[in-house]
Amino acid sequence: MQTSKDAIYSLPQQVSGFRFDDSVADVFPDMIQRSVPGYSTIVDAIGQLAGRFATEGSNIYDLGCSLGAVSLAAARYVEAKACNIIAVDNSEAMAQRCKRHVQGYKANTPIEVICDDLQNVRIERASSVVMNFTLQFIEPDQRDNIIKSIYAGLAPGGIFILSEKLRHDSTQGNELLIDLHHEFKRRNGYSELEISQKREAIENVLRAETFEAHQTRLKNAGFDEVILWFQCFNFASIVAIKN
Ligand SMILES: C[S@@+](CC[C@H](N)C(=O)[O-])C[C@H]1O[C@@H](n2cnc3c(N)ncnc32)[C@H](O)[C@@H]1O
Ligand SMILES: O=C(O)C(=O)C[C@]1(C(=O)O)C=C[C@@H](O)C=C1
Repeated sequence: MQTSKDAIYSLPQQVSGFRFDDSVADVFPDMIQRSVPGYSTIVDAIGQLAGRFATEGSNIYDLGCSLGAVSLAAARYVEAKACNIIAVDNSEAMAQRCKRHVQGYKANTPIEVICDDLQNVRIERASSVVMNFTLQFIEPDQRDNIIKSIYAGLAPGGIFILSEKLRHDSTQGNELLIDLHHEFKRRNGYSELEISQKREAIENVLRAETFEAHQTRLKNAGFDEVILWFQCFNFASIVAIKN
């Protein structure tokens, strides 16, 4: 895929709330790579997990798929027969580009791209459901119901992979992790202005919770195992298993 450099916050501006619009979709691969520590490692490992847990005839859901990185990783690893990958995003800008992006990809497992709110998509016969940095953008009071319907739609033995930016439960710990993340962004070429304007843009849009809050929600929904399999600074990925 052609990737342009993210310079959205490089000039001083009246910062408005972050949206997944055309300007973000155009630079998204560069933005997420330079903003999320371990992004490529996480995406590839999610593909491996989807492959490992896939069963014949099952569905794999990529909720908040953006340009389809997770769906494409899953398609590379899934060997079970007659599986379907369902990629969902409610941003027109993302879903349109995602459709074009997956079209050229020839794999045994087809990828269907749906432009809709993920809450309108019924989860059924799922071996894996993935939310890779998506739940954090959804209203906190809607999160319990989303996780419950994912649990209900997973087949026994299925997994839910949840990657999120985390808030640490102490002020000191939280500030340290935020500082380390900002240093990561600086090292990836973002200026102080870009870092502070982006922080302002996502402030009321990305509502991070603690690991404990996610763990409690997953356990309450019925998941038997909740495993933190990746963390770098304030970015983490969890795999929850339904036995
Ligand atoms: C940080 S991006 C996800 C990155 C992507 N999963 C990846 O691995 O490259 C978050 C995505 O979630 C989508 N999103 C946010 N709320 C959504 C909702 N309610 N329904 C569907 N998609 C949603 C956004 O449009 C955006 O593309
Ligand atoms: O850029 C940041 O500071 C972030 O929090 C990273 C983050 C994310 O976690 O989704 C925020 C918005 C963009 O989608 C890309 C990355």
